Amino acid sequence: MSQETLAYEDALRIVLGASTRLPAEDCPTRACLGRVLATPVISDADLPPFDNSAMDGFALCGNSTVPAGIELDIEGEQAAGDGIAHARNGAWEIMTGARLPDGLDRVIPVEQTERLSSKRVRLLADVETGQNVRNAGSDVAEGENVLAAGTVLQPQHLMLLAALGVGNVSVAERPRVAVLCTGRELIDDPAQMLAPGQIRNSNGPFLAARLPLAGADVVHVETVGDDAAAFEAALRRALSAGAKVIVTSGAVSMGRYDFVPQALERLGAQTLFHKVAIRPGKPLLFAKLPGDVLLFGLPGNPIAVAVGLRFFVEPALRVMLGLSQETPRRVPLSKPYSKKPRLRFHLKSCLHIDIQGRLALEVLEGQESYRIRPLSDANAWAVVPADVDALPAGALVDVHGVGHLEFPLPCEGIA
Ligand SMILES: Nc1nc2c(c(=O)[nH]1)N[C@H]1C(S)=C(S)[C@@H](COP(=O)(O)OP(=O)(O)OC[C@H]3O[C@@H](n4cnc5c(N)ncnc54)[C@H](O)[C@@H]3O)O[C@H]1N2
Ligand code: MOO
Repeated sequence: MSQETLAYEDALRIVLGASTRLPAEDCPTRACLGRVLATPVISDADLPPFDNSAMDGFALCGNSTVPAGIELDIEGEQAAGDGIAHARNGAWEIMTGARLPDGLDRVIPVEQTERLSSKRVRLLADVETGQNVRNAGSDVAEGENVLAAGTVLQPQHLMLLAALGVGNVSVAERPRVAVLCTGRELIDDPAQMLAPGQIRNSNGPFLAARLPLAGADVVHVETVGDDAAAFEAALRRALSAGAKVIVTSGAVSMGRYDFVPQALERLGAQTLFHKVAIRPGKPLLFAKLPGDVLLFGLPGNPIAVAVGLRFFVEPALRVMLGLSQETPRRVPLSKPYSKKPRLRFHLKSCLHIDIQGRLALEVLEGQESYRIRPLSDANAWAVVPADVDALPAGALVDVHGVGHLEFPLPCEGIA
């Protein structure tokens, strides 16, 4: 194990090197929301599947412009859902979405016509070839690569898959993750009164809520006191639940009850690093348990937990899900910012659109790692590297979304 405090970049390299891509599995399309595509989807159909009308009106044909004033016989009627029809020379009354009768190549909207009788219509406007026709394959052509591997499936992708009749997709398995919170001060039950010295467990619910948004399957959640034996027993339960990643909170710092490092040693774990040059979350520990299970020992302060999840656990999940690493966006600071050198800072921040319509990043007040209120106001993380100590207003900073699969929607209306 590395004894000295590691630079973030070196620690991340170790995490990424210890993470392996998970196999793919088949998933019914109706259940694949939020999953990551393991193989691309190639369309085996045209969309639309046939030439059809974009308007309620009359379908007709011609060699060039069909001029206003012309009168035509009405040969038939074609509604959405009707099958193949063969046209001769006249006009067909047609509805939006109806298959174009063979031989016809344009549609005039009903409001640009005058019905002379049940069998005769006059055109009130010129009609060009292809006008108001939605051609087969004009949206998606058969054989087209419509969704790339690595796409995180959203409702708009499900719309496309449904339209193409794709019933199953190949997706990355979801990493199985367990959450263990340590601390005898922690109370889980909101109905329980707090005794002096006790606090409510907020890291556990945060991790259990955020991990599924990060693509993981939370298989076990448990709170244990400051007792190494109870922690070891909880770890074993997490492993029997099939966890491949274990995220713990607390007990990794310098205190008398910070037992996680020793407990891991007893379990035969290999600690790959302990302490990273970051704020918050410096005492973060990363270990590998027998069976290649990854353990992230996140320092207990709530913002250290949020940063550990976002900047260590999530990059590992990306490898497991077959996603490439993120590139931060660069956004100008709305105000000057200064910090201590030598540590990389992760800052609760708000991405705004100013009144000129420009993006700007505000570093929120209250960056201490016990303050959870500003995190609930934040819609982004800003990262200031270890070697930078002061940035003027307007300087570009690296911005990350609150989760690796979510980029912030900027707030409105900030001057
Ligand atoms: N002498 C030193 N003391 C501390 C150092 C240090 O370098 N030298 N580092 C500080 C830093 S930075 C952090 S971060 C914390 C990390 O400590 P631990 O990982 O050992 O965490 P705990 O002591 O168990 O808890 C810290 C803090 O967080 C609260 N906590 C813990 N779990 C939860 C939870 N599930 N929900 C809400 N809040 C939680 C806990 O009550 C403590 O207040 O160490 C510093 N000390
Ligand atoms: O890392 Mo600690 O969270 O700075 O307080």
